[in-house]
Amino acid sequence: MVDNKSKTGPGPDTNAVHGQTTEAGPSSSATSSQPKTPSARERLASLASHLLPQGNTEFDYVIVGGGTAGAVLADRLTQDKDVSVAVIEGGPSDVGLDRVLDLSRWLELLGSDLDYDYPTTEQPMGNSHIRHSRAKVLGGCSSHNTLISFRPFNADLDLWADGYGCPSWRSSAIQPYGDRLKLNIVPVAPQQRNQVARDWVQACETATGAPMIRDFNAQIAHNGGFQQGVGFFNIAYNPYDGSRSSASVAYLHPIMPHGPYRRNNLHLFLETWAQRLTFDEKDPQRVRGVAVRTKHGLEKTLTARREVLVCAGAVDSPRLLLHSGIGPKADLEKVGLPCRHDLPGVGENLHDHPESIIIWETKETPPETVMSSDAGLFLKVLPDSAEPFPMPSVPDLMFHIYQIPFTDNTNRMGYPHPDHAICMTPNICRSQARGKLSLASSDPAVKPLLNFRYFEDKDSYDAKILVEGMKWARKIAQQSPFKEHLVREIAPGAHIQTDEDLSEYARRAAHTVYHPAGTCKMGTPGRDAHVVVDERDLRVVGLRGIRVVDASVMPILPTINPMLTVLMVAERAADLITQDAWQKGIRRAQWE
Ligand SMILES: Cc1cc2nc3c(=O)[nH]c(=O)nc-3n(C[C@H](O)[C@H](O)[C@H](O)COP(=O)(O)OP(=O)(O)OC[C@H]3O[C@@H](n4cnc5c(N)ncnc54)[C@H](O)[C@@H]3O)c2cc1C
Repeated sequence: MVDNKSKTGPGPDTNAVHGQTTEAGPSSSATSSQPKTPSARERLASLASHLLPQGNTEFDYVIVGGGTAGAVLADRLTQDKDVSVAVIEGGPSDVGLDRVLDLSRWLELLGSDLDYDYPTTEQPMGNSHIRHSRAKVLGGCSSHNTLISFRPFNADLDLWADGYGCPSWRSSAIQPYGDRLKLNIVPVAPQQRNQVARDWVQACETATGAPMIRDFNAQIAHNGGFQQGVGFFNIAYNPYDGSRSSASVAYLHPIMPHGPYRRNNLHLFLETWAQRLTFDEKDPQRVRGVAVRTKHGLEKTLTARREVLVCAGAVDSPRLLLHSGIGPKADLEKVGLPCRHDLPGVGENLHDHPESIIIWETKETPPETVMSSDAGLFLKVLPDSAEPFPMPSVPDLMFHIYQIPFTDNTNRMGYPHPDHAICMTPNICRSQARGKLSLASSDPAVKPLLNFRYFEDKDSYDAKILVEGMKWARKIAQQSPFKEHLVREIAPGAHIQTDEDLSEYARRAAHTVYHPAGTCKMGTPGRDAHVVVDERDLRVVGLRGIRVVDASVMPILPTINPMLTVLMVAERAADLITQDAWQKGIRRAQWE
């Protein structure tokens, strides 16, 4: 049993440090095109600003979470210099943090001081030891992750539209937002493609018949997707120095105090934790602001003249709503929180891309790589009828290949840790398991309970996909010249052969691709009792002055790694919010 209640985790006591702001003060260099080294005076000003400003606590928009989605909104909304935006971010700035900015060091961040590190509850059918890494730093998980960058398939967005009651998210409307993204997204540079991965790609092609794809995103942009394919990933990075092109680097750095295009209307409250939302004194349905706590325990309320935009991610967005009394009434009362707005869907629909692992010892580890997981394979292994919404011509199984030993789960099961290894990690593109996030306590510092119900889906679809994946992995391992790199299969080992045994191993050794989503699901209000935000505008159903914009709004994860989809959701949200403001301006309507 995993202890979920013992640690206070990401709340104020352990995480928020200075309650500092990095406020963009008045500057003469707002339009300079050259980045400049901060002067001693600027460094002093920056230090002095490491306190919450006493006077300035009212802004047009207050964004909770300067992560992947929050960075996009902060940039897009401050393009209008007359609009003021506050960003409340639990972690520190990533500027100058080499361990964050150097993509190859991503593994150092897992479980570090920059990780909220959420455990799961006991998983009777799966692995109860999975830790969900969530980044506590500007840029959020895009400052933490491997930056594998896939646009969503057309079929993924059309499934949101036709299967999940989100007609305004059809691919024809949403794909153009992929062209706007500011990240530097390129296929892995040839000089960083190591020989094991090159031979693996070739082995996959030979063993499975999946065609080699040279640029996955070009294929998606031109053809809407593909059914099978193998190749090196598109990654958001600078191939010349291996540095990240995260949401923070691409959207925030240029407009931050020391960036070339600093914006005085952007106010960053770093290492500051959003405790709960506050409501209008006269109007209980109108969210007014956010009560925050700094690392040093300073408490303040930031007020939004227009709207609060919750971008705290799939774990912390529903968590914040629940601590504000927005959620399933019975659950709130169970932990002693008064229910302000009964919304049964908050925290429901928790899901992920679960994966398993098959490990081979190798003779050596070639050094060339971007971040040790540079290539992938997509296959279609089960009939369309296996899914509730059939997805013809879309893969249902994805593999990453790790060119390093990734043995956290297999060590615990007693398998050895080789010095050199490759790991194939089959994952489920559209998992059918649905879990729930709930509160363990009314104390906002206590980590929430994450019950993914891994492998509890009724037809064992998820386990069947992984069994197929393990079998394909072994066929791939038999192909020359790839097989010449291998010494022996470490896990699960040659004695595990039947579907039953493969399933048992795959579930016990299961891990996550770190893609939790869906906990503030969007949809058509009234059509589904678990809809949390209205698909038309991302507003929280039944409330005013609040929208949710991040991975939590996805009704179902896209087939592929979701970061670009999150960024596209945020780009569209920025359009919705600004259009709404313009219309109000034209009608001279008040922000009630
Ligand atoms: C290790 C890892 C590897 C991954 N690899 C990939 C990959 O290669 N490709 C891919 O597509 N996806 C990948 N993902 C998933 C992807 O990064 C996420 O789905 C996506 O970044 C989520 O964006 P978000 O805006 O929803 O949340 P986040 O980016 O997590 O942003 C949430 C932000 O809110 C802040 N916050 C939360 N609560 C509060 C609060 N109460 N007060 C103040 N601030 C708060 C957090 O500090 C954080 O900065 C990976 C994720 C991880 C963790």
